[in-house]
Amino acid sequence: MASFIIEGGHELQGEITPQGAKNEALQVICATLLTSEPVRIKNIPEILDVNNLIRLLIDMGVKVTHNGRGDATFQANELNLEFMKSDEYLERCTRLRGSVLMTGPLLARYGRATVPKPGGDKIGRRRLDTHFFGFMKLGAVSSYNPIDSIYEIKAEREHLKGNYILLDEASVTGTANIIMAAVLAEGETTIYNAACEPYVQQLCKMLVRMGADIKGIGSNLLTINGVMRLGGTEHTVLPDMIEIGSFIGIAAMVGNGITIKNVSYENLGIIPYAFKRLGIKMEHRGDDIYIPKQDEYEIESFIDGSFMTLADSPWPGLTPDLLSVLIVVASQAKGSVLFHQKMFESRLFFVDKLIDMGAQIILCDPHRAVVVGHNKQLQLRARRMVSPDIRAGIALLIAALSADGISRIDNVEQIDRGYQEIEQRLNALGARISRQR
Ligand SMILES: CC(=O)N[C@H]1[C@@H](OP(=O)(O)OP(=O)(O)OC[C@H]2O[C@@H](n3ccc(=O)[nH]c3=O)[C@H](O)[C@@H]2O)O[C@H](CO)[C@@H](O)[C@@H]1O
Ligand SMILES: C=C(OP(=O)(O)O)C(=O)O
Repeated sequence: MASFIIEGGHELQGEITPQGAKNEALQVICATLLTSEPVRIKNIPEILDVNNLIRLLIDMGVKVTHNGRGDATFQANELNLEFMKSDEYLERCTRLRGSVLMTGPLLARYGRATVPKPGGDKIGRRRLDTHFFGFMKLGAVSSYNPIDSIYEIKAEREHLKGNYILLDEASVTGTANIIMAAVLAEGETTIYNAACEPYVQQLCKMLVRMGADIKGIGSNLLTINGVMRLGGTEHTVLPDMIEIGSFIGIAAMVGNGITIKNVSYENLGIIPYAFKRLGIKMEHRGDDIYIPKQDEYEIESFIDGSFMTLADSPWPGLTPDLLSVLIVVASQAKGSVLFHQKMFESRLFFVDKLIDMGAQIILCDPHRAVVVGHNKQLQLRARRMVSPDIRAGIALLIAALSADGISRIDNVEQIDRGYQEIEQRLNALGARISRQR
């Protein structure tokens, strides 16, 4: 287990470029299983989850050629499906959430898949019903073994068959999985209440370049006409919007002028607005965001003067993955705000650690926390902490950067799951973070 030792209280300044998006990379890399032809993907983040997924594909027989940093070609022309029965496969799938995204492509192309309960953040119940409901509508049957937590799924006929699918919730990985199954199904599939975030749009655009017929991209109503086969393509992953949000948070808390380069602003949706509601000033320059030093920032109230609430919701609403960062930023704002984490039931527990550092937060219940900002009048205290999940981990790192003294964060592998060489990149801006193994 590795740790970060953070000497807090130093200002950060300069330019930083976001990595490729973790959650898009996991989808598009799995989509390479849909064709026997080469698919080249650029701007792949070199983070633990993505590296683990690529290793899984290699062990399954996918040929992966590295063309340079973050640039690889995948060719799934000879797969060893027996590997799916090995203990090694089962164990390795449980290390990341993204492993579940292999199900749709394997089902579409080979008519079967074995899916151990995937890993990922332990942030509440993370059911897969939406995925399996969709697969069943396309003509697959599934079984679940609760002892080993393994799902088996297979197509009832040689090909899946298109259908009308109304999702019970706009699940991100669920939508991606069903799309990847439907593109090779016979006939028309309609997915209503589909997740429509930029990463799902990117997946659809890549599939269209591979020969798929998908209409409604960017909306919650997708119409897919199945094709017999897909071919190769090239694809570039978007910058990671959660990392961009995390950098905005860092700039607000400890920045002395930070430029976040090439953010793909049109794909950030409501994220900059959420920070602006906390009073953070930023300038949109070309495709960069510049965040000047904030001596203070004041939380807005609603138009009628009532108390600010920030809540997550499916895209184009506010992503749940940024609430932890927004909470830590609010702890140093002027004013108060209620955070409502609607999607996950265990994601707010990390606020205990912020409270221990001196933040004024009332955890009302597992879903809601009220933050009463210090207005930068009271510096957080350095502490020893453990990173419970990726986003709580980065929020604690931001808190530690602003704290008085030396903090230690254990289990930073959680942060490594989603942030590439984070200590080197922040140290280049003036942070003092060292890694201990
Ligand atoms: C690998 C990956 O891409 N992971 C992301 C993906 O996870 P993932 O695809 O696993 O998350 P889902 O979209 O399935 O659902 C997330 C949670 O939100 C709840 N829910 C979802 C939709 C809805 O309309 N109402 C609702 O309450 C679900 O019950 C679940 O508890 O999307 C999540 C939601 O943006 C992000 O936190 C994860 O980072
Ligand atoms: C919850 C997250 O990731 P995962 O779904 O991979 O656990 C996240 O990226 O914030």
